[in-house]
Amino acid sequence: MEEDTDTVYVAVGKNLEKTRQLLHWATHNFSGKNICLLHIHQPLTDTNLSGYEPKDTEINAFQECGNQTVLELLDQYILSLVPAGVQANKLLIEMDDIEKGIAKAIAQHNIRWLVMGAAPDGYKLGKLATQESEKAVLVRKQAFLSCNIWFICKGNLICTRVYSNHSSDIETAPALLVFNSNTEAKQSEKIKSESIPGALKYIDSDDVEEIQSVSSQRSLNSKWSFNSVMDRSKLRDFLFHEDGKDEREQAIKINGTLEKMVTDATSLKQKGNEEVLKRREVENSAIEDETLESRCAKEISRRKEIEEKLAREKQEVQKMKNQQDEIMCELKKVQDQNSELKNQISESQCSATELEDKIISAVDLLISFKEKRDKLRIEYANAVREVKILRRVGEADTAFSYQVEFPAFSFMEINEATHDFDPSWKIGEGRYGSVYKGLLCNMHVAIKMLPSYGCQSQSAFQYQVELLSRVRHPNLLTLIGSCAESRSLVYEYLNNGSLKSYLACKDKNPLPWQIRISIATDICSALIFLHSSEPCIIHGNLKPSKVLLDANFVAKLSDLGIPCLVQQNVDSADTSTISNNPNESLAYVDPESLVTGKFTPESDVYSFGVILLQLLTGRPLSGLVRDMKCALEKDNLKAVLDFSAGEWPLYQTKQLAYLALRCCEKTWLKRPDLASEIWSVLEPFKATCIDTPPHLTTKKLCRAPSHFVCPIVQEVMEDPYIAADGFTYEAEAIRGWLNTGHDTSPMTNLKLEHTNLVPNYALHNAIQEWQQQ
Ligand SMILES: Nc1ncnc2c1ncn2[C@@H]1O[C@H](COP(=O)(O)OP(=O)(O)OP(=O)(O)O)[C@@H](O)[C@H]1O
Repeated sequence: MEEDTDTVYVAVGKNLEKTRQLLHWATHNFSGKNICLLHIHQPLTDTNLSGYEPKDTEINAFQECGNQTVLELLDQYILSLVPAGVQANKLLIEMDDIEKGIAKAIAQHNIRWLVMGAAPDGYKLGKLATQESEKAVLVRKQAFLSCNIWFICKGNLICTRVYSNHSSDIETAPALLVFNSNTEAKQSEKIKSESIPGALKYIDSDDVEEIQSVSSQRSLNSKWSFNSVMDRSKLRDFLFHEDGKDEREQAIKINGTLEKMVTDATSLKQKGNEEVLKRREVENSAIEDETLESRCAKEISRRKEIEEKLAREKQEVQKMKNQQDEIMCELKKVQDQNSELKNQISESQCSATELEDKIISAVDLLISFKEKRDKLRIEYANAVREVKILRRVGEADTAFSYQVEFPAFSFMEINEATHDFDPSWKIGEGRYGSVYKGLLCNMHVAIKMLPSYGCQSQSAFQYQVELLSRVRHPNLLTLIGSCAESRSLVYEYLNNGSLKSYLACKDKNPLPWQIRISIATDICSALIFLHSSEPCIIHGNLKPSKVLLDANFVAKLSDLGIPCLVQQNVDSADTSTISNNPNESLAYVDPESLVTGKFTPESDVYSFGVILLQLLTGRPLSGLVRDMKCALEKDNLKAVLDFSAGEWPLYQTKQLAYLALRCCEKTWLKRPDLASEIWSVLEPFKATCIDTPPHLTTKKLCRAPSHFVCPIVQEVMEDPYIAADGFTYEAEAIRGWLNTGHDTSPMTNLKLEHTNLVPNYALHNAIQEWQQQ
């Protein structure tokens, strides 16, 4: 094998600090050389363990662990050199004996340079020869030829030894250990030892412990012992084969010394054993520590991994939380929108309901406008007729000789219409005569037969009647003809009779408050018209029996001007006797008029007040004013109101009640004005009736639309037909009208272009639908 002159071998142990110092010295002094760490590993054997006999498996495990630990340690040493820019190799020799191991390494690897700790290696290496075979010695000797060894202690060179061929005698000349605490002397001896290979080895007191430890370990390993160094038999030979006495004494002395040394060696051996045990414990604990460290490191890395994983999980959770928050926000927004939409829907529903109500009221308004339109048409027709009459009157030479178109019926016609004044056709009787229902020109009429007494001529009567017939108002009973011969007056027939009959049987057939207000408004309207006429017309006999109701419960005042026709022939005494119920009639008469005998517009206001109180309370006349006063004073209007009429709107009703009381004031000056005070309350009150239509229990009380009513017979049509004038009539009525020779319109009195009739199916269906409601 060639000499490796480029590699410096450093013999390292397990002591970190000392190894560090060795390596530092080696790298510092052999820069540029390759470094190789040499470690002699002592495997565990049964001879290492005094007294303890471990199992093979335990030994194997321990050895494995030890090998691994040593390799790791060497790696650590190599790593510690890396910062200094030194790359090192390792050489591990397994040997029970360190010296043998080193020798083996030097021999096998032809080591040229070796740095090692300051131990008496010269001795160790010399001792080696006694243990080896002849052949091995030769090899070793060859190997030692060029090996230079540097002994280092605490980073300082203690000595160097160079082994050459001639130094083979070192095997037989054991080296001596010299302990010297004097550093200077040590240094000087160092220099000496460098020049004399295999001579002295100086170790300072700090190394004593290590040396002891090493020596005791050697003792334990049974590879080195004092007994083997100094053979007792040889000594004895030496002592007793000498002939001199002095020598014997000296020998005895030496023997004593040796005995003492043996004792010391024994105790040293024991100490060494203990030390070895301690060391093993330390090594074991170190191994455990290292195992623990590696576990710890693994644990730490695992922990780190888990922490990283946890951090990732946390991030995920946070992300999910954020997403959840976003979703919750979205959800809240959607919920808000939902509630907003719900509010909008409910608002829309409310406004839809309002609109529906408005449509209904608009329809009602339309119907009322149509009614008004129809009335105006009738008024227009009447006006046209009156104009014609007036023209003819103007053309006449004398007041009584002119021919007018005002229908004048013969007695025969009246007789025929009343079926010879059949009592079953009689509908009432008052102080001015009997009233019959009749059928004239296919039209239902009411014929009032005035008393025949008096000296008024027929023409004067006719003239008077014609004057009366000119007074026309929707709320005045229309005078449609007369019979001077029989002194009878022909009126339109109103099939709902008088207000009196409704008040009399209010429990049976109560009028709703809406119709009562409408009736009061109609009366007020008629009175305003009469009082504002020129000259002023006073009814003078206003009471419920004079308030007649048509098919639509439109109130019309009857008997206007009758007293004028009969007044001059009937005194007051007679009048009272003729009257059906004088006390009752007197209740409506203005007290002032009773005293003075004169009637004024305020007299009508008084009568109207009493009727109003009756409409509100439905009570009998006696104590009526007193009861209402009392109720209003106690602010307890409900106590006197007639609730068979329904739920009165209290505020407006109270207003009306106060007005009614004022109308009934005994002094006419205290009574309210019809136009400015009463009408202003009644008209808006009537308007509210449209908004709250009455809940009618019978069809009879239900006001039919005016266009459902035939203008001739004043009844809801069953078979409506359109005539040439554009108006619709009940088929039977219009045919009767035309069959009796009329070629004019019953409504306009104008000549009809033709007499053809066309069925009005649309109206027929509408009437049927209304009737089925
Ligand atoms: N045009 C008419 N249509 C329907 N019924 C009528 C008509 N005219 C009168 N009547 C009925 O005839 C009844 C008699 O009326 P009339 O005016 O002759 O007497 P009165 O008013 O009862 O009493 P008085 O005239 O003595 O005060 C009325 O109550 C009413 O029911």
